[in-house]
Amino acid sequence: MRLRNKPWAKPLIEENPDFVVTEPTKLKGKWHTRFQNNNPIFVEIGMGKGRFIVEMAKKNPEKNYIGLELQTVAVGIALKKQLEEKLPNLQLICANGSGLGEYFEKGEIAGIYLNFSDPWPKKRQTKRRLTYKTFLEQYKEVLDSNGHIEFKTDNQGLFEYSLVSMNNFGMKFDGVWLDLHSSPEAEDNVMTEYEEKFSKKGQPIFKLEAHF
Ligand SMILES: C[S@@+](CC[C@H](N)C(=O)[O-])C[C@H]1O[C@@H](n2cnc3c(N)ncnc32)[C@H](O)[C@@H]1O
Repeated sequence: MRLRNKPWAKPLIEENPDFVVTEPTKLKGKWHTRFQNNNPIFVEIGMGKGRFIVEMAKKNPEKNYIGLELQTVAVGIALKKQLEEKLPNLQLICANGSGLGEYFEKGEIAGIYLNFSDPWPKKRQTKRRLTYKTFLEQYKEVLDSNGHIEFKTDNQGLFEYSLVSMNNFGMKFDGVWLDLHSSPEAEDNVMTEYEEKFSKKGQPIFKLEAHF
């Protein structure tokens, strides 16, 4: 997803350091202090415009949430949502998910969400997929002993690739859904922007939950 430049996004981020972290390495091991509580921390990598992470933070005030996103414009759009809500249990990070191990201490995170991650379909792009083994290595490092990953996508190729990649890594599956919206879990499901767009087109939504 490439978003058109929004000149207001960068200044808005710079004006709101209480909500957006641009140098997450400085908070490694200090995220609970930042939230001023010891509640579990859940991270969405590639949050896009932030609908999912904002809704999750609203729905579960007893949990902390971090939305991480590479694109400044997308972070700016998510920040606008957060500025309307001012949720104390939500922080945003503008950075690349490939540096996760530098942003979080071992075991600092309770869960990771990967929602509608870019599929990078060409073979030479495999290493960019958020379920490639180098990403899994970092997830394993930062997740606590009960930590888990939840992954949703409309892309069957990426879903199948991710099942194989996680299985080869020795991960255990807690649930696999081939049509999430037709399952009982749909009731508690919080939709992302992409999820709404693709499900409206009639595409099934795939989901998996797994742990190391
Ligand atoms: C297809 S969009 C999905 C956005 C949102 N999760 C949703 O479901 O509506 C994928 C997002 O992941 C972001 N992204 C891709 N690779 C990333 C990485 N390595 N680190 C952080 N964000 C990444 C992209 O910039 C894009 O905003």
